[in-house]
Amino acid sequence: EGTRRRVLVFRELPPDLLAQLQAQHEVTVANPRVPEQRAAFDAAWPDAEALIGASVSITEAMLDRAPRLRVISSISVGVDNYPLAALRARGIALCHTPGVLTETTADTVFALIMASSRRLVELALHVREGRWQRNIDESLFGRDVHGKTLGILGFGRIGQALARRAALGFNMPVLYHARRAVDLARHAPELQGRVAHRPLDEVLAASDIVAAVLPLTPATRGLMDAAAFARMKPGAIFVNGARGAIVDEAALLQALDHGTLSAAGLDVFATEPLPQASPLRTHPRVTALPHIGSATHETRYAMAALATRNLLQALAGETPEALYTESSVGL
Ligand SMILES: O=C(O)C(=O)[C@@H](O)[C@H](O)[C@H](O)CO
Repeated sequence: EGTRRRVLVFRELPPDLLAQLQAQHEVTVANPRVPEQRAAFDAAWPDAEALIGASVSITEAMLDRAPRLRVISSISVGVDNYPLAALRARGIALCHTPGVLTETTADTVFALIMASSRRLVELALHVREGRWQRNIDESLFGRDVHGKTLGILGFGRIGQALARRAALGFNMPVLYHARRAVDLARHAPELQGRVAHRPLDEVLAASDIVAAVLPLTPATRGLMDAAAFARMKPGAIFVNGARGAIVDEAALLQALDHGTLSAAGLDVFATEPLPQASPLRTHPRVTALPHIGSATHETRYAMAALATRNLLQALAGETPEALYTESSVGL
């Protein structure tokens, strides 16, 4: 019987996983984004030895108020909600959930490519709102996806899974931008000869569709700015399945209204939930989704299960299955 540690769960867990934690540790469940639970979160915070959850930005100032904190287990692959340098300085372990959401997130991004190219949401509303009175004409036509050149920003697990869908399923030439070329023979032999590593400018200029699936870091913040959009092909489509802060949203709107883009598919935004007043919410050529990248029953359970294992392993003094290290993020 190990030492019972104080665990703060800041996002709801499936009951069976919560029970696993409660069997071994003192568990408080409190989501600070739920107003009624805020006080309980603040009360539990100072004594917390371990955290498990997602979608809450943890700051260095908060760490100063949690002197006993030893491990954070994030129910996400992205770690941009955490002050990495401050965690390292305090020897606080950070775990995340890579791999288990790769295929689901690639599905979501490809769905956004399809929806924004073929105007699926707009045309589904056309029918639902009773406006389908006669055969549609070219004013409602979309653009083909098969055979078009896809530019992928970020070529880690999710980027490679997206490339498989595009190159093998839709006969799309794929170009990718990443910090370094991927050893395809080792990591993705099925993509050899079908994808090519290119500088960002070339990917932007040569692609009919550009999809962002890279982590938010100081190097990628604001990557898609006015200059980047201006380099894209006239009529191109931009899809973001990564993080909102990678995009300058004002520049994106400009590119949609006065520039190169014919449409955009967005699952992530600078502010989430997307503010009601945001022009991106109602823009006729934007397909906007509420950050559903990994939001399936199967994958969210798998993420919570991996995060629970990570936490129990860390608190037992073992090496967690998915400890976050600089090299664990995609390329
Ligand atoms: O894993 C990630 O990085 C995601 O973006 C999603 O899968 C998470 O659900 C989201 O981060 C939870 O807030």
